Amino acid sequence: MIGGRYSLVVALPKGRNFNDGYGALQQAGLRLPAFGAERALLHGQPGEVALLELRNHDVPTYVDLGIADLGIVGKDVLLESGRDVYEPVDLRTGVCRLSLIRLPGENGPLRRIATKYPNFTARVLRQRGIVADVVELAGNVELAAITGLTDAIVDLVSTGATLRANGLVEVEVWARSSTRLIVNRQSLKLKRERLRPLIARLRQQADAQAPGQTGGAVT
Ligand SMILES: Nc1ncnc2c1ncn2[C@@H]1O[C@H](COP(=O)(O)OP(=O)(O)OP(=O)(O)O)[C@@H](O)[C@H]1O
Ligand SMILES: O=P(O)(O)OC[C@H]1O[C@H](OP(=O)(O)OP(=O)(O)O)[C@H](O)[C@@H]1O
Repeated sequence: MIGGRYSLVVALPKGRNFNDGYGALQQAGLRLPAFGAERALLHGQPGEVALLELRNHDVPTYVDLGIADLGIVGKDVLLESGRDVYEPVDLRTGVCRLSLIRLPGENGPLRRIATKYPNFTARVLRQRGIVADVVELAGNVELAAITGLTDAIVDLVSTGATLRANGLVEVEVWARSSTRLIVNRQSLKLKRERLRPLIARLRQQADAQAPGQTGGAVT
Protein backbone atom coordinates (compact mmCIF):
# COMPACT_ATOMS: atom_id res chain seq x y z
CA MET A 1 0.00 0.00 0.00
CA ILE A 2 1.41 3.38 -0.96
CA GLY A 3 -0.85 5.53 1.25
CA GLY A 4 1.64 5.87 4.09
CA ARG A 5 4.35 7.27 1.80
CA TYR A 6 2.36 10.23 0.45
CA SER A 7 0.23 12.94 2.06
CA LEU A 8 -2.59 12.30 -0.43
CA VAL A 9 -3.02 9.93 -3.39
CA VAL A 10 -4.94 11.22 -6.42
CA ALA A 11 -6.30 9.00 -9.23
CA LEU A 12 -6.69 10.68 -12.61
CA PRO A 13 -7.86 9.03 -15.82
CA LYS A 14 -5.74 9.17 -18.93
CA GLY A 15 -7.56 10.61 -21.91
CA ARG A 16 -9.93 13.50 -22.36
CA ASN A 17 -10.60 14.07 -18.63
CA PHE A 18 -6.97 14.30 -17.60
CA ASN A 19 -6.19 17.95 -18.34
CA ASP A 20 -9.50 19.28 -16.99
CA GLY A 21 -9.15 17.19 -13.84
CA TYR A 22 -5.52 18.15 -13.25
CA GLY A 23 -6.34 21.82 -13.87
CA ALA A 24 -9.39 21.85 -11.56
CA LEU A 25 -7.47 20.26 -8.67
CA GLN A 26 -4.54 22.61 -9.13
CA GLN A 27 -6.81 25.65 -9.29
CA ALA A 28 -8.41 24.46 -6.06
CA GLY A 29 -5.02 24.67 -4.39
CA LEU A 30 -3.82 21.07 -4.49
CA ARG A 31 -0.07 20.89 -5.15
CA LEU A 32 0.02 18.13 -7.75
CA PRO A 33 3.34 16.73 -8.94
CA ALA A 34 4.62 18.08 -12.25
CA PHE A 35 5.48 15.43 -14.79
CA GLY A 36 6.64 15.15 -18.39
CA ALA A 37 6.31 12.69 -21.22
CA GLU A 38 8.04 9.85 -19.37
CA ARG A 39 6.26 6.51 -19.19
CA ALA A 40 6.03 6.41 -15.38
CA LEU A 41 2.46 6.02 -14.09
CA LEU A 42 3.00 7.04 -10.47
CA HIS A 43 4.25 10.61 -9.98
CA GLY A 44 5.24 12.53 -6.85
CA GLN A 45 7.75 12.77 -4.05
CA PRO A 46 7.32 10.84 -0.78
CA GLY A 47 5.59 13.01 1.81
CA GLU A 48 3.81 15.01 -0.89
CA VAL A 49 0.82 14.40 -3.18
CA ALA A 50 1.03 11.31 -5.43
CA LEU A 51 -0.65 11.15 -8.82
CA LEU A 52 -1.74 7.84 -10.39
CA GLU A 53 -2.46 7.76 -14.13
CA LEU A 54 -5.22 5.20 -14.64
CA ARG A 55 -7.66 3.99 -17.26
CA ASN A 56 -11.08 5.59 -16.68
CA HIS A 57 -12.84 2.44 -15.54
CA ASP A 58 -10.13 1.74 -12.94
CA VAL A 59 -10.45 5.09 -11.12
CA PRO A 60 -13.48 4.08 -8.94
CA THR A 61 -11.75 0.79 -8.05
CA TYR A 62 -8.59 2.51 -6.74
CA VAL A 63 -10.68 5.03 -4.76
CA ASP A 64 -13.18 2.50 -3.32
CA LEU A 65 -10.41 0.11 -2.24
CA GLY A 66 -8.49 2.93 -0.56
CA ILE A 67 -5.30 3.07 -2.65
CA ALA A 68 -6.28 6.55 -3.84
CA ASP A 69 -7.89 9.08 -1.49
CA LEU A 70 -9.66 10.85 -4.33
CA GLY A 71 -10.16 10.69 -8.07
CA ILE A 72 -11.82 12.31 -11.03
CA VAL A 73 -14.06 10.32 -13.36
CA GLY A 74 -17.21 10.51 -15.49
CA LYS A 75 -20.61 9.69 -14.02
CA ASP A 76 -20.98 7.16 -16.86
CA VAL A 77 -18.07 5.19 -15.41
CA LEU A 78 -19.52 5.42 -11.88
CA LEU A 79 -22.89 4.13 -13.11
CA GLU A 80 -21.09 1.14 -14.62
CA SER A 81 -18.69 0.44 -11.77
CA GLY A 82 -21.14 -0.02 -8.88
CA ARG A 83 -18.32 1.09 -6.53
CA ASP A 84 -19.23 2.70 -3.22
CA VAL A 85 -17.47 6.06 -3.23
CA TYR A 86 -18.41 9.49 -1.95
CA GLU A 87 -19.28 11.77 -4.89
CA PRO A 88 -19.22 15.31 -3.51
CA VAL A 89 -18.69 17.50 -6.58
CA ASP A 90 -20.11 17.64 -10.10
CA LEU A 91 -17.31 19.39 -11.99
CA ARG A 92 -19.71 20.04 -14.89
CA THR A 93 -17.16 19.22 -17.55
CA GLY A 94 -17.28 16.18 -19.85
CA VAL A 95 -21.01 16.61 -20.33
CA CYS A 96 -22.52 13.77 -22.34
CA ARG A 97 -25.32 11.20 -22.13
CA LEU A 98 -25.56 7.42 -22.20
CA SER A 99 -28.16 6.62 -24.81
CA LEU A 100 -29.88 3.81 -26.66
CA ILE A 101 -28.84 4.06 -30.30
CA ARG A 102 -30.18 2.28 -33.38
CA LEU A 103 -30.21 2.41 -37.18
CA PRO A 104 -32.92 4.77 -38.47
CA GLY A 105 -36.24 2.94 -38.90
CA GLU A 106 -35.12 0.05 -36.68
CA ASN A 107 -37.96 -0.28 -34.17
CA GLY A 108 -38.35 -4.00 -33.63
CA PRO A 109 -37.94 -5.49 -30.15
CA LEU A 110 -34.55 -5.13 -28.50
CA ARG A 111 -32.92 -8.57 -28.61
CA ARG A 112 -29.18 -7.90 -28.50
CA ILE A 113 -27.42 -4.72 -27.36
CA ALA A 114 -23.69 -3.95 -27.61
CA THR A 115 -22.00 -1.60 -25.16
CA LYS A 116 -18.92 -0.67 -23.15
CA TYR A 117 -21.34 -0.35 -20.18
CA PRO A 118 -22.73 -3.90 -19.67
CA ASN A 119 -23.68 -3.57 -15.98
CA PHE A 120 -25.49 -0.29 -16.52
CA THR A 121 -27.26 -1.61 -19.62
CA ALA A 122 -28.35 -4.85 -17.94
CA ARG A 123 -29.66 -2.85 -14.96
CA VAL A 124 -31.79 -0.53 -17.10
CA LEU A 125 -33.14 -3.49 -19.10
CA ARG A 126 -34.06 -5.28 -15.86
CA GLN A 127 -35.79 -2.15 -14.50
CA ARG A 128 -37.86 -1.97 -17.68
CA GLY A 129 -38.64 -5.68 -17.80
CA ILE A 130 -36.92 -6.07 -21.17
CA VAL A 131 -35.18 -9.39 -21.87
CA ALA A 132 -32.23 -8.86 -24.23
CA ASP A 133 -28.65 -10.12 -24.52
CA VAL A 134 -25.96 -7.60 -23.59
CA VAL A 135 -22.76 -7.93 -25.64
CA GLU A 136 -19.73 -6.25 -24.07
CA LEU A 137 -17.37 -4.54 -26.51
CA ALA A 138 -14.14 -2.63 -25.85
CA GLY A 139 -14.72 0.34 -28.16
CA ASN A 140 -16.01 1.67 -31.51
CA VAL A 141 -19.36 0.29 -30.43
CA GLU A 142 -21.17 2.06 -33.31
CA LEU A 143 -19.88 -0.67 -35.60
CA ALA A 144 -22.03 -3.24 -33.82
CA ALA A 145 -25.19 -1.44 -34.94
CA ILE A 146 -23.88 -0.70 -38.43
CA THR A 147 -22.79 -4.26 -39.15
CA GLY A 148 -25.81 -5.96 -37.58
CA LEU A 149 -23.82 -7.59 -34.78
CA THR A 150 -26.57 -6.24 -32.52
CA ASP A 151 -29.90 -4.48 -33.13
CA ALA A 152 -29.03 -1.57 -30.83
CA ILE A 153 -26.13 -0.12 -28.85
CA VAL A 154 -25.82 1.87 -25.62
CA ASP A 155 -23.06 4.46 -25.88
CA LEU A 156 -22.01 8.03 -25.11
CA VAL A 157 -23.42 10.90 -27.14
CA SER A 158 -22.33 14.51 -26.84
CA THR A 159 -22.69 16.62 -29.99
CA GLY A 160 -24.15 13.71 -31.98
CA ALA A 161 -21.42 14.09 -34.63
CA THR A 162 -20.25 10.48 -34.26
CA LEU A 163 -23.81 9.19 -34.70
CA ARG A 164 -24.39 11.35 -37.77
CA ALA A 165 -21.10 10.25 -39.30
CA ASN A 166 -22.15 6.63 -38.85
CA GLY A 167 -25.79 7.01 -39.92
CA LEU A 168 -27.22 6.14 -36.49
CA VAL A 169 -29.93 7.79 -34.35
CA GLU A 170 -30.25 8.41 -30.62
CA VAL A 171 -33.50 6.69 -29.65
CA GLU A 172 -33.59 7.40 -25.91
CA VAL A 173 -31.38 9.02 -23.25
CA TRP A 174 -30.81 6.52 -20.42
CA ALA A 175 -28.54 8.64 -18.20
CA ARG A 176 -26.78 12.00 -18.13
CA SER A 177 -23.09 12.22 -17.34
CA SER A 178 -20.50 14.80 -16.37
CA THR A 179 -17.17 14.63 -14.61
CA ARG A 180 -17.24 14.00 -10.83
CA LEU A 181 -14.84 14.28 -7.94
CA ILE A 182 -14.93 11.02 -5.99
CA VAL A 183 -13.48 10.46 -2.52
CA ASN A 184 -12.76 7.32 -0.51
CA ARG A 185 -15.21 7.20 2.42
CA GLN A 186 -12.56 6.44 5.03
CA SER A 187 -10.19 9.10 3.69
CA LEU A 188 -12.96 11.65 4.05
CA LYS A 189 -12.98 10.95 7.80
CA LEU A 190 -9.24 10.45 8.35
CA LYS A 191 -8.08 13.35 6.14
CA ARG A 192 -11.07 15.56 6.72
CA GLU A 193 -9.13 18.76 7.36
CA ARG A 194 -7.26 18.34 4.09
CA LEU A 195 -10.23 17.22 1.97
CA ARG A 196 -13.10 19.44 3.14
CA PRO A 197 -11.55 22.73 1.93
CA LEU A 198 -10.56 21.11 -1.36
CA ILE A 199 -14.14 19.90 -1.89
CA ALA A 200 -15.52 23.35 -1.04
CA ARG A 201 -13.19 25.08 -3.50
CA LEU A 202 -13.95 22.60 -6.28
CA ARG A 203 -17.69 23.21 -5.71
CA GLN A 204 -17.17 26.98 -5.99
CA GLN A 205 -15.18 26.56 -9.19
CA ALA A 206 -17.85 24.30 -10.72
CA ASP A 207 -20.63 26.74 -9.74
CA ALA A 208 -18.71 29.64 -11.24
CA GLN A 209 -18.22 27.70 -14.45
CA ALA A 210 -21.83 26.57 -15.06
CA PRO A 211 -24.35 27.79 -12.47
CA GLY A 212 -27.56 25.80 -12.11
CA GLN A 213 -26.55 22.93 -14.38
CA THR A 214 -26.79 19.38 -13.08
CA GLY A 215 -25.80 16.02 -14.50
CA GLY A 216 -27.66 13.38 -12.50
CA ALA A 217 -28.76 10.00 -13.82
CA VAL A 218 -32.08 9.93 -15.60
CA THR A 219 -32.90 6.30 -14.86
N1 LIG B 1 -17.78 13.19 -26.66
C1 LIG B 1 -17.67 13.42 -25.37
N2 LIG B 1 -17.99 14.62 -24.86
C2 LIG B 1 -17.88 14.88 -23.54
N3 LIG B 1 -17.46 13.97 -22.64
C3 LIG B 1 -17.12 12.75 -23.08
C4 LIG B 1 -17.22 12.41 -24.46
N4 LIG B 1 -16.80 11.15 -24.62
C5 LIG B 1 -16.46 10.73 -23.39
N5 LIG B 1 -16.65 11.66 -22.47
C6 LIG B 1 -16.38 11.58 -21.01
O1 LIG B 1 -14.99 11.42 -20.88
C7 LIG B 1 -14.68 10.18 -20.25
C8 LIG B 1 -13.41 9.63 -20.86
O2 LIG B 1 -13.57 9.43 -22.23
P1 LIG B 1 -12.38 8.78 -23.05
O3 LIG B 1 -12.87 8.71 -24.46
O4 LIG B 1 -11.09 9.46 -22.71
O5 LIG B 1 -12.33 7.35 -22.37
P2 LIG B 1 -12.00 5.92 -22.94
O6 LIG B 1 -10.92 6.05 -23.93
O7 LIG B 1 -13.29 5.30 -23.35
O8 LIG B 1 -11.57 5.22 -21.58
P3 LIG B 1 -10.35 4.31 -21.18
O9 LIG B 1 -9.57 5.09 -20.17
O10 LIG B 1 -11.02 3.13 -20.58
O11 LIG B 1 -9.59 4.01 -22.43
C9 LIG B 1 -15.92 9.30 -20.43
O12 LIG B 1 -16.01 8.34 -19.42
C10 LIG B 1 -17.04 10.35 -20.36
O13 LIG B 1 -17.34 10.65 -19.01
O1 LIG C 1 -21.57 12.87 -29.90
P1 LIG C 1 -20.11 13.15 -30.10
O2 LIG C 1 -19.75 14.57 -29.78
O3 LIG C 1 -19.62 12.70 -31.43
O4 LIG C 1 -19.32 12.32 -28.99
C1 LIG C 1 -19.57 10.95 -28.78
C2 LIG C 1 -18.34 10.13 -28.98
O5 LIG C 1 -17.31 10.60 -28.11
C3 LIG C 1 -16.71 9.49 -27.48
O6 LIG C 1 -15.72 8.97 -28.25
P2 LIG C 1 -14.26 9.64 -28.33
O7 LIG C 1 -14.29 10.77 -29.28
O8 LIG C 1 -13.76 9.92 -26.97
O9 LIG C 1 -13.45 8.46 -28.96
P3 LIG C 1 -13.12 7.03 -28.28
O10 LIG C 1 -14.45 6.36 -28.05
O11 LIG C 1 -12.32 6.38 -29.33
O12 LIG C 1 -12.38 7.32 -27.00
C4 LIG C 1 -17.86 8.49 -27.37
O13 LIG C 1 -17.40 7.17 -27.21
C5 LIG C 1 -18.65 8.69 -28.63
O14 LIG C 1 -18.22 7.83 -29.65
